[in-house]
Amino acid sequence: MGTMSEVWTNTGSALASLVFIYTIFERFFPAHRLREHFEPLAQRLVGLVYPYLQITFHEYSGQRFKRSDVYDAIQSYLSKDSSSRAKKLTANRVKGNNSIVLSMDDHEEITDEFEGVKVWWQAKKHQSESRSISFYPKAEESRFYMLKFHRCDRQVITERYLDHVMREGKIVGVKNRERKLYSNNPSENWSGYKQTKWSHVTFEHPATFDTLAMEDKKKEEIKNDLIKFSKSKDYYKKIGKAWKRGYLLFGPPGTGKSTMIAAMANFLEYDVYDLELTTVKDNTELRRLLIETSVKSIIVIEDIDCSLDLTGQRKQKEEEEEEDGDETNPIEKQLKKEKGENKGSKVTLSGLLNFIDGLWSSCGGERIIVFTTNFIDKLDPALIRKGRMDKRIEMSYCGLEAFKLLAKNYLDAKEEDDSELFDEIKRLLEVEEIKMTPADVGENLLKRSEVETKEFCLKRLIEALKEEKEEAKRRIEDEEKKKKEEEDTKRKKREEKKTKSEEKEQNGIATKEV
Ligand SMILES: Nc1ncnc2c1ncn2[C@@H]1O[C@H](COP(=O)(O)OP(=O)(O)OP(=O)(O)O)[C@@H](O)[C@H]1O
Ligand SMILES: [Mg+2]
Repeated sequence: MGTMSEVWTNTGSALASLVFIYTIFERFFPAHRLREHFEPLAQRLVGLVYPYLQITFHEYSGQRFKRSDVYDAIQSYLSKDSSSRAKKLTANRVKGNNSIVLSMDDHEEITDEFEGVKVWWQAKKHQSESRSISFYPKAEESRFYMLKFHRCDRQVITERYLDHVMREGKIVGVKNRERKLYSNNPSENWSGYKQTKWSHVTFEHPATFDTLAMEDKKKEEIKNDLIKFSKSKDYYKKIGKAWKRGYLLFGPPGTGKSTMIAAMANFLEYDVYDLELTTVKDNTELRRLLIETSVKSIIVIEDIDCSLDLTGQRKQKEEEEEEDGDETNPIEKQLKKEKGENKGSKVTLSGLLNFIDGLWSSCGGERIIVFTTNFIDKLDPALIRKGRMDKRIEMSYCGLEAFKLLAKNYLDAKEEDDSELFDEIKRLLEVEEIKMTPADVGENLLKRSEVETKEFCLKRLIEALKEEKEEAKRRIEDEEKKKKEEEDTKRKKREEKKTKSEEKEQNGIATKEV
């Protein structure tokens, strides 16, 4: 027993002495100081014998803890084949995309080969000891990738391999990502650390070029134009133009302008920025919004003729002069004036043109800008001249080809099965030239219940087309009647004016004679 307690006492005092010595040592040679002195030296020594170089890519960079694009690209690049090489994987499901994206887990290592050079990638995690409170989620846990390669391959890696990783990574990233539909917020919401110039929801519009009813030839032309654009990075660089393309979609309501934009976005796998111009206060705000848009995106300005007075000063003045001369109702005039003043937005035509043409559209990569309008004649020619709007697309009433596609998509109906009904519709559309929008045609073809058969829906469309014909006839008659009435009132006014001035003249002569 005595020996046991002796052992305990001796161990205790030995431990106490050790702690004492360590405390004294720490006091005179603090650990971090030691590290500070010895680490560079140690690294130099290691460098002499260790033949590899390492590059670190952090997940967050910059002062604002912005997620690094480079890190994202590397993650995407490595996700491409890490599933077959890494032993530990993490699975992420990209929303809106059914597939699961696998990437290597923390502390995993995989190898890659490029031009015969072997490299090692490691996913690492650094746990900071700081206990500081942070606004950013898990700021004290930082992840990074470490790239290791042989010293003699430095040139290949820095000059070509990293470029290759970025390029490939971005392509994979675009494929995996969840596409978004952005809309701009009023500038009151722009402050704070979480700047929210744009709010977004997942873009899940089902429209594609296959579901879009229009002539095949026109559709193919647009698709080819889009493909050509998306592959012309080098061409645009060569000719010194910003890599962007402007489309102007015009046509009556319900002809598929918005649907076409969705089809374009789905075709190119781009994000969509729906820019509501009426909430943009001035040109500076417009510029700031554009800067925040990402590459591979479609910027949409719908109903451009209604969004703002973009018709320019020239036309406005002309209209004002016309109004003054016209002696319109003063209340109406006042209302119009107030409406103009209350618009609240000072985005001008020239601001918008700069936005399309200028520097701002060239910061970054490919962008498509789409304008839509119901009235092309209302737009200022400067806005729609060639070069600004690279392509004008007219969305028009439903033709035979468009009808056939809708019938196939909505009802699985084919010409050979229902030739009689198809012939009748063909006659109504092509001979009688009845104008109906694809939206209305679709509405009539849509099966609203199980009892509604294919024939029922086709017949309903025929009835609707006939009604439309009658309606159009009535509209024309009404318009002619209205026009005639207006002309009559104008003529009457002119005659009244004339008789009044004649009376005045006669009165004048009479007074003179007196
Ligand atoms: N060409 C088309 N092909 C297929 N569906 C169409 C077409 N045009 C219209 N539609 C259908 O009609 C609906 C309305 O169309 P859309 O909103 O694209 O018209 P729009 O031209 O943008 O009208 P607006 O000028 O009022 O904005 C869509 O939901 C779509 O289902
Ligand atoms: Mg629309």
